[in-house]
Amino acid sequence: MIGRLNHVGVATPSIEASVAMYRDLLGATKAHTPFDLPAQGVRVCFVDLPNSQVELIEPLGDDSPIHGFLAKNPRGGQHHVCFEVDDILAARDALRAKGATILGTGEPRIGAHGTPIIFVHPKDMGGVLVELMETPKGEAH
Ligand SMILES: CC[C@H](C(=O)O)C(=O)SCCNC(=O)CCNC(=O)[C@H](O)C(C)(C)COP(=O)(O)OP(=O)(O)OC[C@H]1O[C@@H](n2cnc3c(N)ncnc32)[C@H](O)[C@@H]1OP(=O)(O)O
Ligand SMILES: [Co+2]
Repeated sequence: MIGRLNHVGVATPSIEASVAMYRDLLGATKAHTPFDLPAQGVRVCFVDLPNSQVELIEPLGDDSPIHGFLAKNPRGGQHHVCFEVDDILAARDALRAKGATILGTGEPRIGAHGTPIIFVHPKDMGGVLVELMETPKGEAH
């Protein structure tokens, strides 16, 4: 089931400040243009790495799912990890069959890369919020 690490999600109060920090401290110069995902309650900015990405996420709207996280971690922090899977529905059903809780309605939603995603509750993943993302067609790894 589990595929590539697609990205590490980092919640931040300021994408602009975080892009500068990754650039100035770590030399991460390939930051994409930030964009809003209103349906997911976040503003997103991908920073390219040689073998993956950092996904910087800022709250968007009053109902953003990361308000609670930033209230506990005002300077931001590592929020989730995203792994790719070939078939998001098969992955969801397999996880449910093993007793894991899929967040929200359990129906995949379209994520920041334009493909279906789900989230597994941290309580089922050793305290780590895990996002699963269906590998974009034609990109099987
Ligand atoms: C989708 C666009 C983009 C993409 O890649 O495509 C993104 O990844 S956007 C990412 C933002 N969206 C989400 O995170 C959606 C799924 N997340 C949620 O539904 C919530 O954040 C949830 C349920 C994980 C936590 O909600 P909330 O913080 O409001 O609830 P609690 O404070 O009650 O937390 C419950 C329990 O979970 C622990 N927790 C919360 N956040 C995290 C986290 N990021 N990593 C690990 N654990 C987390 C929290 O400590 C509580 O634990 P407990 O032992 O009960 O105290
Ligand atoms: Co993500």
